[in-house]
Amino acid sequence: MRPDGPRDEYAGPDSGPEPPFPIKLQGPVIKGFGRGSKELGIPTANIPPSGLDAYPDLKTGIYFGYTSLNHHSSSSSTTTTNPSDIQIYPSVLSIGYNPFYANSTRSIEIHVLHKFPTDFYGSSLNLLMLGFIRPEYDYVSKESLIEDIMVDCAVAERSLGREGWRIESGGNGEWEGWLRDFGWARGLTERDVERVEEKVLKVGDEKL
Ligand SMILES: Cc1cc2nc3c(=O)[nH]c(=O)nc-3n(C[C@H](O)[C@H](O)[C@H](O)COP(=O)(O)O)c2cc1C
Ligand SMILES: Nc1ncnc2c1ncn2[C@@H]1O[C@H](COP(=O)(O)OP(=O)(O)O)[C@@H](O)[C@H]1O
Ligand SMILES: [Mg+2]
Repeated sequence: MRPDGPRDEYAGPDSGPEPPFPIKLQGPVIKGFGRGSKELGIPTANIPPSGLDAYPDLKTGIYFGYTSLNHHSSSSSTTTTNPSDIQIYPSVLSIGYNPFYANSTRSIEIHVLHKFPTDFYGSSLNLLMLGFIRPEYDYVSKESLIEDIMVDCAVAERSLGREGWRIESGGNGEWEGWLRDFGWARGLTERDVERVEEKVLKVGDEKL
């Protein structure tokens, strides 16, 4: 259960991210349980948890960083957008089992700090994780979970506004270069994304 008491205003050291950050994850936006927007009013773009295989020691919890998205219009395959047209957004995310909902599988759920006019399932997503905010907790009510997520959003915005955390200053352009590169998604089709969704669901069934 969430401990009582006030929350820190910032996460991570003032000087900038420290190892093991930045941690880089990428994948297509896949379907989750549909609770983010419907139950909490906080949509989360879920990506396949398989990217975590490269970080076996990463603990579950709430993290923050930057997200970039490559929306695409073609129905058969993703088109690669000009890197300078790709938008980069501050983000907050949860990695784990959502103790409030007692999920049986680990998920990566990213709330992008930007208002989008539509859903973007199937879009390609790059996630640059820069810091850890807190562990995942169970809550006495849905309202208290929502309240804590709102604090996470404020902590992320504030923390990323510091000099060593701004996208322009990061890694001498390396962060931004990586975020704008969607080469990994070239040729990925809708069918490929469906296969990934099926696999994520199947692994869940096996664990039940
Ligand atoms: C910033 C952030 C913090 C979260 N913290 C918690 C948490 O402490 N405990 C928890 O059970 N779920 C937490 N969640 C996960 C929400 O419960 C989750 O996004 C919701 O169940 C939607 O899941 P869905 O994408 O499968 O619909 C958090 C989500 C976000 C974006
Ligand atoms: N600001 C945002 N951050 C993340 N996802 C968003 C945002 N605005 C719209 N979305 C869309 O909302 C979708 C659904 O979120 P959610 O309710 O969590 O359902 P699901 O359980 O399928 O992930 C995301 O996959 C994404 O396409
Ligand atoms: Mg979601």
